[in-house]
Amino acid sequence: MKDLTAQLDIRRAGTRGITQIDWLQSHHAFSFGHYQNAKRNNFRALRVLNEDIVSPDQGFGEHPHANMEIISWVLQGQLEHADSTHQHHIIAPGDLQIMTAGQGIRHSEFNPSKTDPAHFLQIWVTPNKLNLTPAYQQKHFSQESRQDHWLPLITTTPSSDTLTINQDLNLYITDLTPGHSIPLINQPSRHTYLHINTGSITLTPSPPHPSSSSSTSVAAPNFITLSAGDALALSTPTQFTLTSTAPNTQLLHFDLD
Ligand SMILES: O=C(Oc1cc(O)cc(O)c1C(=O)O)c1ccc(O)c(O)c1
Repeated sequence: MKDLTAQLDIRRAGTRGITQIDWLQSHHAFSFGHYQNAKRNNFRALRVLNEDIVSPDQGFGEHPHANMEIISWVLQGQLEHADSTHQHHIIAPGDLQIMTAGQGIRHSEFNPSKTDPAHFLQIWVTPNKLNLTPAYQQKHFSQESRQDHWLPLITTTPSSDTLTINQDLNLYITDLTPGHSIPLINQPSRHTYLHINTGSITLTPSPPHPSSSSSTSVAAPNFITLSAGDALALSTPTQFTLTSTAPNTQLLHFDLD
């Protein structure tokens, strides 16, 4: 029996593309800008997942987008958004921002702090319809509501507790206490992309992987460790147990068509 790591599509943080300029460090999970990797162009409708650190008082000046659902989630610091539909907001940790670029929009994203970096995720999802009317959504999800269970942020079924995008995608988040475990389930006919925002976890198959009960003297380990910036892509029905092994562990689970 092959070991667990060899059977899973694990994308280590260090294999991401990098853009490093004077005011920006950006790690690209998928092809972006000068980083082009034919094996990492997208995962289903998930097209971009950049982990960015923007220096104080710097940012992305006004530029256009079209036909993309653009999601921003701040890990540390703040991000100031302005766009051509007259939306102007500052988002901070716990705020989820979604911009439907649709038929075309111009926006800027700046770090408004004079002293602190902004650390955030910029996520692009291909929409299921072209040339939609541009739209902006923002919602706060408290730290307590995210603690030690999967909290839905984006749901395919509209709800007053969540946001919705123009794609068959559910997005869940958790902040895990060290030692706490939660399940990760990829349902039949669905696809999962698990991204480790911060901290680290062990991932154990449920039920346990057959190699762990092997009678050979050198059994392969029945868990793997995933750390900040690592990701796991799943396309078969599977269930795992995720256990936090570090303080400030935060995970995102994309459930995709
Ligand atoms: O800046 C562009 O995309 C971005 C990439 C990031 O990692 C974070 C961001 O906030 C943005 C952004 O859009 O603000 C970008 C994309 C496409 C394009 O034609 C551009 O001129 C800029």
